[in-house]
Amino acid sequence: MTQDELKQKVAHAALPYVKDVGIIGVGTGSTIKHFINYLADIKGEIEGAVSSSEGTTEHLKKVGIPVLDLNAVGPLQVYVDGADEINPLKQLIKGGGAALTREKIIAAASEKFICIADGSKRVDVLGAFPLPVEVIPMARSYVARELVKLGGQPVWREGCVTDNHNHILDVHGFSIAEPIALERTINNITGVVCVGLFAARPADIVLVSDGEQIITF
Ligand SMILES: O=C(CO)[C@H](O)[C@H](O)COP(=O)(O)O
Repeated sequence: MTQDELKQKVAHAALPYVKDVGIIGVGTGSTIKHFINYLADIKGEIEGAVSSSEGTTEHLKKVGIPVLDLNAVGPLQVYVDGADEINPLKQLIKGGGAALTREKIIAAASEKFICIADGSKRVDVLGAFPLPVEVIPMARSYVARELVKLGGQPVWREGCVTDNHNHILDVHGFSIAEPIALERTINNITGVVCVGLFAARPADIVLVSDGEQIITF
């Protein structure tokens, strides 16, 4: 199976988790694109979705699923999203698609965060995937220097402007032994909007497609 076929397979496996939940939080990325295509088949059963990015909003609308404002709905029962890396504690690196801030907001506002990914995303220790950090544009160089002091090698994702009109630094060289502590430390740097480390609020259920099987943990 190709990586894309594995993404499609795991996207399909997430469908039972969104049955009868009314309003769903929907993430961003190529795995989620498959998930939205499957949602389209059951759209009569879905009241609406809260979207984590402009790209996802466009896709949801295109398939006929109403997009709702998070401020107008209560806590969400279920949020489904992908990840760039997943450790055994269900802590994640996210933000490869630059949607980390809205993704983190929806994850925080959801009772259950279902993470779906192909098997290549599983790791023992987070950090081989460069850690995305969304920053206020004028703070980019300052934040980069602070990240160097923490042992990282930040690289500006040039040309990328987030949906919130900010910039992204991708931080190489971290082997993240203590994800919650690092998340807190980076959050405390002035000018950081969000770090793509989902550790204090990890996923609740992870579905991974590994060959023919779906592994759930
Ligand atoms: O965090 C994300 C976007 O900001 C995505 O969930 C992550 O990059 C995984 O993407 P894909 O499903 O394309 O592998």
